[in-house]
Amino acid sequence: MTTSNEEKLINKKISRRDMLKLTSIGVAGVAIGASGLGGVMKAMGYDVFETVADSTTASNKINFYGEHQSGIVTPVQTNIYFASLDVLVTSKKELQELFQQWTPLVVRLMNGELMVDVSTNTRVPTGDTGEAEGLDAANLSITIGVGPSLFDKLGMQHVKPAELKDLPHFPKDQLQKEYTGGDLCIQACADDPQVAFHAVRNLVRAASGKVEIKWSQAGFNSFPAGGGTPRNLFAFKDGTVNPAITDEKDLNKIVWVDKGWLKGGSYLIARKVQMHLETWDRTSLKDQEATFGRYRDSGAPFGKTKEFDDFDVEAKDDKGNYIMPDTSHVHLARKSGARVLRRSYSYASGVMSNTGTHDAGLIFISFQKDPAQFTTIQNSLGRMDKMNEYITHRGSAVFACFPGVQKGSYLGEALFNAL
Ligand SMILES: C=CC1=C(C)c2cc3[nH]c(cc4nc(cc5[nH]c(cc1n2)c(C)c5CCC(=O)O)C(CCC(=O)O)=C4C)c(C)c3C=C
Ligand SMILES: [Fe+2]
Repeated sequence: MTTSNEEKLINKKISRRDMLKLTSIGVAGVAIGASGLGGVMKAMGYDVFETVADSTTASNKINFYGEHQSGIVTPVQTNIYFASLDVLVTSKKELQELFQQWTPLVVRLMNGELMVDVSTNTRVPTGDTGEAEGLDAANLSITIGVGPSLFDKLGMQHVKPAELKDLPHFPKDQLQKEYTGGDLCIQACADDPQVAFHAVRNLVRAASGKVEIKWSQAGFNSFPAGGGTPRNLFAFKDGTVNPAITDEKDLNKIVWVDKGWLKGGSYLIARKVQMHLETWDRTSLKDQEATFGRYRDSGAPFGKTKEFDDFDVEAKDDKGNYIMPDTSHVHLARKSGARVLRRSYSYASGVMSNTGTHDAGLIFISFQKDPAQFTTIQNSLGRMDKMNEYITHRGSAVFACFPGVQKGSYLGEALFNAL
């Protein structure tokens, strides 16, 4: 379809039926054609190659441009909306155009702006779905990553990092394909659940015909007044031992990739872990604490009094027993010797239809320079982890999150330069 035809289509009175055609991925693809869809998007206000700057006046704003993407060492927000997507594009060029299109939109969203400037044309769908109107940027961070399957799908195996592969099967895994894998991910975190959801919804909508959602998960963290470590749904402080987000030396050792096109990026691992709350709630406090090797109320490791007190996993009492049980989650995780940056969120998604129990748990997210760091810890937890009695791993995915973007560039440029 030519541009003038597209303009005619936009300017003519559009019936509700036509509108449905324009907004439906599949139908629009057939009725308008892949290139025509771009024209419709443009008519809705998406200026594909515009450069947008970080706002200097927006309140509660995280910057988009920088050495690293936001949402990795950004202070943890209260909410996440995590989406794993599959691509519908069939060429590298279309994939590149997708990231070029998304880049300014991500900046706008993180500025707390609408996806497009307000349009007075009521005959076409609005460029922004509107539910974030009147809300500020809410410290929105958006992190985009690419999964192993993307490289295979689009014939890009020669630039697929050797580290980017599906995780091995772990002994207690009960993974469901509806929460596993994906070609791309969008991690949107914000201090307002609607701002996070709006970001994913609008990025996916702007990429209509190019991507589809494979699975998604909303999550939350509640911080004590005055700050401090949030508690997970087992009521334990979760996130105590983590590299400091200000410790460049540690982050370079643990989080940031230092070679190839992914330099400055990081590997994101997402695990959807169901927590069997009903079983946990029938367990004595003593057994709950032995599960972690930490006291519930203070968060202190066994044998210590304060949350951040250091401990020695090998320390024994005078009877020769480990002070921190050797089947406890923390003992086994620490003993692995590997470190990752954890950035997890709780979820509660209704009821499991087969058991009538809560469908709730942890969307465990970690960042690391090599997924092997995660695998080492998970293998150490293995069959021994006392927490296994209370959890089931249901979903899993790994993504290579792009390095940060400099103004004038776009998300993933280094990958396309390497092709
Ligand atoms: C393979 C990595 C990990 C998975 C999966 C995991 C799941 C998981 N963890 C908790 C709760 C807690 N984890 C804690 C510590 C901790 N966990 C991991 C790794 C995984 N956890 C590490 C590396 C550590 C730190 C170990 C150390 O060196 O001290 C804690 C203790 C407090 C803290 O440090 O955060 C809790 C509590 C749940 C509920 C869960 C899955 C549902
Ligand atoms: Fe843990």
